[in-house]
Amino acid sequence: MSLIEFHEVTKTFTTGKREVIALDGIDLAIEAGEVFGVIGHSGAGKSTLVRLVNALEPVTSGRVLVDGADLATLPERRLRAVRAGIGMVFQQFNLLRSRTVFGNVAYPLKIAGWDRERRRRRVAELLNFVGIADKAWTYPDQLSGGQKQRVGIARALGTNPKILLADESTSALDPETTGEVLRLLKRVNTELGVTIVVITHEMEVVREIADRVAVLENGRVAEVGSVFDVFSAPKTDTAKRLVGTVLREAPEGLDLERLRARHPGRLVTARVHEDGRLGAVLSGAAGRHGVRFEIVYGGITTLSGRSFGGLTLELTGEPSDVDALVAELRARTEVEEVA
Ligand SMILES: Nc1ncnc2c1ncn2[C@@H]1O[C@H](COP(=O)(O)OP(=O)(O)OP(=O)(O)O)[C@@H](O)[C@H]1O
Repeated sequence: MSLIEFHEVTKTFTTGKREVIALDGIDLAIEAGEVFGVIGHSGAGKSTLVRLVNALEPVTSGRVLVDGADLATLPERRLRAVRAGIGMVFQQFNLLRSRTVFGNVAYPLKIAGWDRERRRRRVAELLNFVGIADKAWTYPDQLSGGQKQRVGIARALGTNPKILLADESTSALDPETTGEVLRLLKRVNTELGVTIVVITHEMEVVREIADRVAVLENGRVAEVGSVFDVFSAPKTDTAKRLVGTVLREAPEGLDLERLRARHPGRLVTARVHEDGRLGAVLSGAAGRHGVRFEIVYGGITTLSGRSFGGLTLELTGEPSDVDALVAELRARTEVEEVA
């Protein structure tokens, strides 16, 4: 049994005479302890998917199970218990302006009936964990975006939820602050064991913290798999368009024209893999075949701790020697001619 399961879930909204199919037959399983990313273009159904997990919306058909319980069949009392086990973090932080940081984090605990002393201890613990203990008596308006989101995360963790739903939780932040908040979310996952579902249109977010990812397109799951597999070898056009922005492996358009103008030799793009040892193979083989090479485009990054990327090389030498070198490279990795 997975922690969150979608079985043939459909969700439609009717506004006037128009019917919008927001989710169209979703099958998905999210495991306890993982960080699961959901990506897709605007309107793909990401937010709707999240709203079904904490039963803010009912399904139109199909079943959503959280910890084995079918949300549609639960009586209100048990539904409240399921919701209490799910924290939410929002893009716009949704803090109460009239309350201090302490007051914001304490608020859900008060609603849950915790007494004053227990609230005080828990809030102190949470503010320490997210690194803003010194801001306890500050009001949200005096905080930076990153600090506000730390408060949002502390508030969401108050009652020790098993699941944290983060809907565009870093989309209002600059890149540096995004990194800090992502590292905090990762700690929430690894140190507290909270399962996190991250909804985002920012591929970097998924690349940095998710273990697995689902690509949504028009309310359907276009692709699902480990972040490494989906990002390094996307199968569907939607996934290719989305993750292609993370690392441009091969030159295109104007970049390509400019490269061509400067580099008359044969251009090939070689994929970099964890175990391909491209650099070592290239320098050894080029020497043996008497071919000169220059790296003219590309980049290497890591995905889930594994190297991945592509390098475009200009190869110059006798055509038969260059052929022999390319053949040797092909035995180790994928090599494409640059048109
Ligand atoms: N309450 C609602 N009433 C009517 N239509 C809705 C409602 N909520 C969502 N929709 C529609 O359902 C579809 C999916 O919306 P959803 O917000 O889930 O997409 P999204 O992937 O989260 O998009 P975004 O990234 O823009 O937030 C869209 O066509 C949207 O207009």
